Amino acid sequence: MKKNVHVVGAIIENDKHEFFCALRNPNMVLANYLEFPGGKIEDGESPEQALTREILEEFNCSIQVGKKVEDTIHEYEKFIVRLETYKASIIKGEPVVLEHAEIRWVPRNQLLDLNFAPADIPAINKLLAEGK
Ligand SMILES: Nc1nc2c([nH]c(=O)n2[C@H]2C[C@H](O)[C@@H](COP(=O)(O)OP(=O)(O)OP(=O)(O)O)O2)c(=O)[nH]1
Repeated sequence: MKKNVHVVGAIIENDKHEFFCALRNPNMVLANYLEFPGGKIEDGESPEQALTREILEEFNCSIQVGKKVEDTIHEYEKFIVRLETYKASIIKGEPVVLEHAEIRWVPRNQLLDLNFAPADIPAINKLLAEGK
């Protein structure tokens, strides 16, 4: 049976209307895909707590979590992910690359052209619809 993972991702927009995207490392699962920063929810955590912890651990900055954007289940070849995405804003610090290959700030109209993890596409479609 495929493993299930429950993951949260932050949708962070800067004042130039670009979105915070992180490029996964070649040695990570889903190597070289872009993703919204975040990670797995641990036992006993709320999605908001998990997201705040992950962004601090992986990018050394503090966020405030806002409204939920999307809640999707996507079946990959080896596992099934439930990805919940939330709007968020950085309230302390500047993101630093600690575990990813790089950080990119991407304008809304370029999101769909990039190599995003397939589970993220419904959230991206919501962002595109919002921008119309
Ligand atoms: N963070 C994040 N993960 C995503 C997205 N889309 C997507 O399919 N995923 C997948 C990639 C991974 O298989 C999984 C997240 O796991 P991870 O390994 O990055 O999370 P983690 O930081 O908790 O990792 P670990 O401690 O278990 O190593 O969800 C997304 O937008 N953001």
